[in-house]
Amino acid sequence: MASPLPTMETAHAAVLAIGTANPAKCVAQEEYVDWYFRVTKSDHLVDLKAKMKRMCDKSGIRKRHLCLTEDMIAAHPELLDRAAPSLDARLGIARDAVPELAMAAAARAIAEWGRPAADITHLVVSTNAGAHAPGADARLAELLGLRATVQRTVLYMHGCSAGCSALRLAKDIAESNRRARVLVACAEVFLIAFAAPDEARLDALVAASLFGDGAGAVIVGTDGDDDPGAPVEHPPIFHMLSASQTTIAGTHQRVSLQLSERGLDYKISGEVPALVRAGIERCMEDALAPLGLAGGGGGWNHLFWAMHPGGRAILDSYEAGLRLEPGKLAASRRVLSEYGNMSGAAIIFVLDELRRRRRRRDGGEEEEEESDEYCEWGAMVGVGPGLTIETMVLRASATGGHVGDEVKKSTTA
Ligand SMILES: CC(=O)CC(=O)SCCNC(=O)CCNC(=O)[C@H](O)C(C)(C)COP(=O)(O)OP(=O)(O)OC[C@H]1O[C@@H](n2cnc3c(N)ncnc32)[C@H](O)[C@@H]1OP(=O)(O)O
Repeated sequence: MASPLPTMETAHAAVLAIGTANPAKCVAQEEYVDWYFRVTKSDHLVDLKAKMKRMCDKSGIRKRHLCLTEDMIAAHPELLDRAAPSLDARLGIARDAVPELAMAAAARAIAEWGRPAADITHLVVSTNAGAHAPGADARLAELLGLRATVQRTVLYMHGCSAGCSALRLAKDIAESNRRARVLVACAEVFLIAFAAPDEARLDALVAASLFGDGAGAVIVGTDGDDDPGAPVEHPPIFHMLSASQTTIAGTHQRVSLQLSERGLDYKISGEVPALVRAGIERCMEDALAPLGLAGGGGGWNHLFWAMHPGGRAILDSYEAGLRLEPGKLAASRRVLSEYGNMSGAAIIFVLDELRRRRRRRDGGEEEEEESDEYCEWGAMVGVGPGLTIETMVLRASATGGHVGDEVKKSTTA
């Protein structure tokens, strides 16, 4: 290691609690292609269906949850017709679905946090399924009974890196506002982009093969000097050391999102896995070298990794580009397997999965093959439109944010 590890003298923001939620409807991957072609009335596209089956077979996804129902499609046939305007219908469904899903995740995060919802000072909401004002942030604040003075920010259309962007923003807010407690809620519903399969749009078929719905919520605050008067709350789970964003030059058309009267159009180039593989090490060098945590010739196995599960090929690219040992991305692969790519929300599921594995280890229930993921230092990574790579250096708390059911007094900076 090039220089000493950073000290924790500065009051860094920390993840204090995590909650996740998914819609009740769950589709197994082996049934998904049949379901998708049936509900979109596309069974006659035999070759395209076979291609999607090949994509799904190699996706590493076991099942996914979806808000979209056949009743919704029956009520809005324009969702299947690329020639018909459907944005109003999509936004109309998302107007309720996004805040409700976000609320389910946020309620779990707040319950774990242990303080009343009224103690939340800031709210950051991200979704790719919204173009409303007042939007999902205002509705979520209402549903949770947050104070009228809560400072709200909504991030629309940050793609798959939306969760990382929201956490970066929450870190900045927490570190510059004494006693701030920031609720981050990321909720995604693929119905904003759902469309019938089209031979001319194979990247849309890739998106339909991978995406699922879910919401993740996190409470962020700083953990500073002891203050006997501070409210009791859940101890830090991950300290947030530094955050960075890099746009890879010349890649701005490789992943893009376009809102039109047909809904949200994802463009995902087949070059994305190779671009990620080529660019990730330099990006991590830049993020980690200032903290003395850079890798070197032996790779990056001295860290734990919270990678956004954008697709199996993306996770393979991270693994190859950083020369990671098998098992280092087990948390991301599990989230991909159980939920698909939940776009911005997925990274919060990965943080939750990582801390769950650490708890099991602390409780004596060793994971089968993944003992090396219990490093103290790690990084969160997400790729979004741009091509933009968001990173955050994390330090897992010594207790994994869990000392039995104990809570401790945690103060702000
Ligand atoms: C939205 C955001 O902001 C950020 C994001 O996260 S974007 C989403 C990021 N995800 C991706 O880029 C997709 C990652 N891709 C994958 O995980 C894999 O390619 C996959 C699971 C889709 C397929 O697995 P694979 O190992 O590549 O299998 P492979 O046999 O090569 O491909 C299967 C078929 O899919 C096709 N395919 C794969 N990627 C494709 C792409 N991007 N566009 C069109 N077709 C594609 C292949 O051509 C192949 O077709 P045939 O069987 O007819 O030859």
